[in-house]
Amino acid sequence: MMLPDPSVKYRPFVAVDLPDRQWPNQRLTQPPIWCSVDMRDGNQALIDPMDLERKRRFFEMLVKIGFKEIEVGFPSASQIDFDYVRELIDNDLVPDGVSIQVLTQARPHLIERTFEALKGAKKAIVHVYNATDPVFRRVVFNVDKPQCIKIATDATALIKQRMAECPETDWTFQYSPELFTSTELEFAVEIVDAVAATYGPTSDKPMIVNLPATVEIATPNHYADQIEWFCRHVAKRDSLIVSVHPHNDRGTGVAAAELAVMAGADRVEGTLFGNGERTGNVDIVTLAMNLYTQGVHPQLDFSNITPIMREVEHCNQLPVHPRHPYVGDLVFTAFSGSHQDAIKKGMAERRQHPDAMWEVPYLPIDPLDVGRSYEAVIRVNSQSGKGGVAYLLEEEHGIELPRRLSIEFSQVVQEVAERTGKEITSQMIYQAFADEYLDNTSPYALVNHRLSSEPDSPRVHLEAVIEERGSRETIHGTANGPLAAFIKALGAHGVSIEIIDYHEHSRGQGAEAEAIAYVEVRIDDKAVFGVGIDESITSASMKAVMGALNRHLATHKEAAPNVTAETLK
Ligand SMILES: CC(=O)SCCNC(=O)CCNC(=O)[C@H](O)C(C)(C)COP(=O)(O)OP(=O)(O)OC[C@H]1O[C@@H](n2cnc3c(N)ncnc32)[C@H](O)[C@@H]1OP(=O)(O)O
Ligand SMILES: CC(C)C(=O)C(=O)O
Repeated sequence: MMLPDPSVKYRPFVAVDLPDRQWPNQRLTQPPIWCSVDMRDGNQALIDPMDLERKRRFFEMLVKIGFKEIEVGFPSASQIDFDYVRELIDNDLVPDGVSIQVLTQARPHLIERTFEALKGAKKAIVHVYNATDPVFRRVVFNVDKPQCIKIATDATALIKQRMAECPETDWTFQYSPELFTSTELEFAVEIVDAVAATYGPTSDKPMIVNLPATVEIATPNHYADQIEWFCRHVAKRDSLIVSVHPHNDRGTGVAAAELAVMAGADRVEGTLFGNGERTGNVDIVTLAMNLYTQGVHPQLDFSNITPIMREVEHCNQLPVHPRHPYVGDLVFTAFSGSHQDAIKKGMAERRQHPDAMWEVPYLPIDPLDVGRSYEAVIRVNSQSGKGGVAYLLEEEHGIELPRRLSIEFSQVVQEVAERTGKEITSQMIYQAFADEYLDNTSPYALVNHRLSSEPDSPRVHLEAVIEERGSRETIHGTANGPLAAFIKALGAHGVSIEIIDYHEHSRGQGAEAEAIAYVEVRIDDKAVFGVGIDESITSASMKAVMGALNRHLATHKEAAPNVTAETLK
């Protein structure tokens, strides 16, 4: 039996007739006016709305970030919102230059209560809305268009009158035709023109017209078309601040806001990390950081993003997704090998040219710009390669593996990652490294050594005491350097070792400094690596040889099993 096609119950959006649309040619070159609606639209969508303590913390944070317009609540709807607005005003907690904004329905008793809440405010935005969408007009309000306009203009007239009675406050008026996106465009313009005619904004004292995508219904280009069409047709454009208020029902709230600003909007209402009704309001952090990556300062301070994210999580009692753009716990983290390799090389180049433009592969911004550190960038699991392992050993433990050893060791880590199925921390990597290369002290161990040189000769004589299967032996060798002398001494003792490759470097500074030596040796026709760490470079190199010998005896491991000569080049 064929199931009915459920998609037939949905209507596609009708394109705006705007063949000469200009917005696609625009670029974002300055930030819009930002308004945070976290404490109203965000708050009304919370499982547990904010109490006074959480509201206080949120407001203080928004001010610190640099918001100049903050919708602090719906004071006629809830006692907490009312009390909080009073607290802000009575205790003079709103810094100069910051406007508090409050929302009210277009109903007289709610408007009166709103003005009670705002009495004595220094600077306030009164935001009134009514639903203009045809479905709401029919289903929710049962009004025709003129009646709908009357709801808006009556409310506007009352608000204007109350504002005039309190001239001590620097008032701004804001009107939202709710569900602008599904209101007929001609009607949206008609009702806004009527509201503006009632209020009487001027270019010196404009009003805000907020055009909400209360529910996102179409692709973002459609919203941009609607905004451009509206801006071209509305009567008093130069006396209006056109604001957008995108929600995220289709997951394109950020794109919708950006295109709407390109289409002429001056102001954006949204929330931090996109909390809000249903799928949320547009995320202002992403919008701001998107501007930042285009070389435009957003005029909001997200230079230390993690404490902001934690504070928002506390206030909203909702987690921020670990993959949230720019801020999630995992966004500056690469697990996969080829990404790690490219980041490591990009970071190395950056260290050489710290003032160049940001061009590190896979990282759209410098993690330092949002207070993140490089260490978090590379993490290791079974998807990782040698680059990530080598990066963590180098950055966090000062161990700079030679390339061939790094190939071998990454297989040790891969085996642990696959066995555990978990992330391997840098501490675990170091432990695996120590188990594999540093703790190999039996059956052979170096006890001590003494070097002497022949007068007028580059040759050195080495006398070393080694432990061999529990008993001590003294061995002697002479050669052009201490390591060669040690190899000679071992050979004379019946242990035949040939050095294939050798690297050394120091780790740490001053009295704490130590030397690390890496050898690749051939024993019984097998290549094997050893690593030694000691205060003296000679002892480190001899320990490295002993380590290689012990590893060989224990496992007969090759230098790089399963690795072809080609990959080792
Ligand atoms: C898209 C948005 O986010 S808009 C903001 C939404 N936020 C909230 O609603 C949060 C707080 N709201 C509330 O606490 C309450 O809804 C209140 C206090 C505002 C109103 O409460 P009540 O008077 O009990 O009404 P209720 O909650 O049932 O809302 C429906 C009523 O509001 C009317 N209404 C809804 N919006 C508007 C509006 N913008 N202008 C005029 N009337 C409106 C409806 O017609 C309906 O009236 P009716 O009861 O006469 O039919
Ligand atoms: C009140 C309005 C602006 C609103 O929150 C919406 O339409 O989403």
